Amino acid sequence: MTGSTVGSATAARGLRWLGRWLLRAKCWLALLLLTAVTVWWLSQELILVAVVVAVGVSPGLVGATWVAASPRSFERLAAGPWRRLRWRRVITSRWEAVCRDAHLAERRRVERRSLTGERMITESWRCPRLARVRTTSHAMELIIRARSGQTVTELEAGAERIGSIFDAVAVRCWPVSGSTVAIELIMRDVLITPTIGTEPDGLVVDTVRLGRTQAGRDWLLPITGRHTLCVGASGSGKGSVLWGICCGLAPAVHADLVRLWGVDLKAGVELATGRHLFSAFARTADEAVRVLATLAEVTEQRGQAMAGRTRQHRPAPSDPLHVLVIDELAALTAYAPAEVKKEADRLLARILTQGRALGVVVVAFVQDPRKEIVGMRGLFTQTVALRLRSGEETSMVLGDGMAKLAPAHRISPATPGVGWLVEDTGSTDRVRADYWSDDQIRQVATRFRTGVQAVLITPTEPVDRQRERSRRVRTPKAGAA
Ligand SMILES: Nc1ncnc2c1ncn2[C@@H]1O[C@H](COP(=O)(O)OP(=O)(O)OP(=O)(O)O)[C@@H](O)[C@H]1O
Repeated sequence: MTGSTVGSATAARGLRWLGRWLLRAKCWLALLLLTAVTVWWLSQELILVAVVVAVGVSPGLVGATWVAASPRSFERLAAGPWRRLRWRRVITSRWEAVCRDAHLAERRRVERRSLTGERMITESWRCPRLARVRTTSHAMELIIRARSGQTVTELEAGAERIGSIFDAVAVRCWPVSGSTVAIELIMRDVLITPTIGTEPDGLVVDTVRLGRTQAGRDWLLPITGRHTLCVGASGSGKGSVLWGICCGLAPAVHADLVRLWGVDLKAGVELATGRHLFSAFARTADEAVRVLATLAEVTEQRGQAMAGRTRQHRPAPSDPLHVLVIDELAALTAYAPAEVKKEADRLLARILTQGRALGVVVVAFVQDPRKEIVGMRGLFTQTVALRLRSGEETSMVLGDGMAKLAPAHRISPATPGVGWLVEDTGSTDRVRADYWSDDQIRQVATRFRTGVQAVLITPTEPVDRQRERSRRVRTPKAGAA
């Protein structure tokens, strides 16, 4: 960008803000006009009127200059705190009206007798208690305690109505106790702006930071003890999730606390960029079966070693967490030759059923979640739904009834990396993964390259022999005919 382009963009930003400020500050401007007219009428001094006008418009001019020069500091120090104060004031001052509109309040009619013996009926509203309001730069969290006789389910039912009253972008709700819920109103969509992945600066094994949640918090994905399935249509940004995991684990890979095993049957195009992070890497179906067979063997041996000693593997150098990363799972489980598919299904099912506690986990990516494509979908213990093609697909990936609560099929194609997940509490959250460029992936892979290359075993019955066998089985049939 040239200097003049940057200059005009900065000026335009300041002017846009000034325009919005003038529109919002109508009362202030009317007061200013009245004061200026009064000063002119009393003093007939133009200079005094000019001073009054200058003082009156100075907040706008200062704000516009600040926004133009440093939008981030303006947001952090002025706009953000002001907005949060306004949200807090509005919700606390209008709480009773909000409860009534959200059908959470109950009307109570009390009959009394006046001193003269007259019958009087007074009406009052019983509302759930707003126990706490917490605000962040993008969201507002309300802790609400049910009124006597009200259930948590009733409070949850009102969450969406409260969201619509405050024009929230999204609403999340989860129970905090038997009578209290937390409602999170997402007031500004932070996920519209993409963010870039950052080189990991610490050694993590259990969870990796993949990006941001819709409330602007870190999106942390548990890795240990989970098998993860990430589903998304072509171009939905599965690569960001994949590299967020691999690059996030990279320091642990370098320390041999984690070993990555890669399967990429799209000729290795995706995983080859970070090849140095992987202890084993399969580009063909036969290689993939060997990787799976070796990992199944690792699972078997670890199971024997752990039996009677511990029930949960704890990663240690040279006794690492094994993470099998499969890009486009369907290439292995649906589109591979029949005998490869059968063997891969068998081995993968073994790893998925036995591996979790033994420190062998799977992270798989797929475009199509249908059962005939990913038969072992139910064996994955956590799922991430990026942009999907239909409500049925959302239900397949996130669970029945989730198409309404976590509409992954409504994610815009213009926001790759955005997805929905269901948390352990059962509440849903919208997230966006950071984007990883090829150069960044190469840098991380070179800096944290693994020092271990796995020696792959051949499955008990090699795939080639299986093919031969299936050919031999078919031959007499043909001859008989
Ligand atoms: N987190 C992100 N933020 C912004 N843009 C992204 C993000 N992730 C991906 N993109 C953009 O979307 C494009 C497609 O992403 P990606 O290749 O990861 O999709 P995919 O789901 O793996 O698709 P396919 O299944 O066809 O390989 C990328 O080239 C990039 O330009």
